[in-house]
Amino acid sequence: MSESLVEFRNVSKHFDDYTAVDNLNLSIEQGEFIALMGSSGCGKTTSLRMLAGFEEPSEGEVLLRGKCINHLKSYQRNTPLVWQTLALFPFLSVVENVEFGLRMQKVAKPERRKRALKWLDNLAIAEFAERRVDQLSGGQRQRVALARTLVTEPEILLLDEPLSALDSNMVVHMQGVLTELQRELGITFIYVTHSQSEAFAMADRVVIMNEGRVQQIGSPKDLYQRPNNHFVAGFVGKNNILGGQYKSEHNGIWVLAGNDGDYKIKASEAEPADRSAATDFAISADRVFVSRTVNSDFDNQFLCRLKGEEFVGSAVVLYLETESGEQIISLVTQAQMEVLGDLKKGDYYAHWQSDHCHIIKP
Ligand SMILES: Nc1ncnc2c1ncn2[C@@H]1O[C@H](COP(=O)(O)OP(=O)(O)OP(=O)(O)O)[C@@H](O)[C@H]1O
Repeated sequence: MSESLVEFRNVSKHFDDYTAVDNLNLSIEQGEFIALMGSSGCGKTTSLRMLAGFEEPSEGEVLLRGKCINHLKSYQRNTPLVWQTLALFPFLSVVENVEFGLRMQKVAKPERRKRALKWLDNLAIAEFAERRVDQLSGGQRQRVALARTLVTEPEILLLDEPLSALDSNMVVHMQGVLTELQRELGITFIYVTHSQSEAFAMADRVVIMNEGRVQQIGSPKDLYQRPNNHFVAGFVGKNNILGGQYKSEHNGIWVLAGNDGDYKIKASEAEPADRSAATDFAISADRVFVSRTVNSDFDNQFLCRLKGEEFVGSAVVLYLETESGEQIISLVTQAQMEVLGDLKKGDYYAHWQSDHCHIIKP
């Protein structure tokens, strides 16, 4: 088996009696774009710092091309690992800041100026080339810092919330720029963010962490369609989590006794070993449809009442309640809303297909 570029093998990090990272196992391949995602304090930055050599693991091994680098200092890892930092030299101009890494690599002046200007152009900040960095906004500085790192074309780039100071339009622009660059240059990106939209828009694989532990690793599509536990189902997208007691199986469809009647779900590879225990499943809000009448095309349908609506751009989130008081959310487009009419009047049905339900671990 070929070895991974980077591997965390049973890595934990304790600060006194607090466990910041708990038994992290992750292999990263050459050229991958990996995002570590999770809420504040879940151990993302600590994991990145262990890879960069700023923290030593308490247990386990960090490997670079199969060799343990636990005891290598950060400066000994600097090639090929580069940590993107926001710190810029205030006494240098923007272009001089971007040239700095190349100067350290002894690249001749005309060549380094040419490369620096190209990166300023790539990041849409060429017009500020001669300005001092203290004359820039926070977002402009963040782009200079990125240009300064990318100009050296490192093999592995470690990025910790690199777009956090940008406004939402610029974040979308920069996501496009970063993904394109990453594919073009084949740099391995390890990217820390708490933002689901950033992680899902750019990464090949996303590592979802909570309280120091990996919850799930997968492509954005996998995580979205097949969350494997309650935490991921609650964290990614908009999921309904429902459950019931196993009753029977017919042609790969399980019947669960729920509070409002039977749920039908497609049994998947994630089938729990114990059928006698209650089974929970996730159904994404955009797979829950709403109509005035029963629709026999769907194998799950429940009578509902509207409890609230939330407008999110061109879509509407409907907060529904079944007869037993079960909460269900449905994401519908404005166009579908127009067909449905005034939902405050009368009853209607929420329905979904068994094969869009995904069993989640207890
Ligand atoms: N040097 C340290 N000493 C003690 N505790 C630490 C230290 N560094 C981090 N921690 C703790 O470890 C936990 C994980 O921190 P980490 O910075 O990895 O989180 P994070 O997921 O990157 O969060 P954020 O998104 O807020 O940056 C936090 O509870 C933090 O307070």
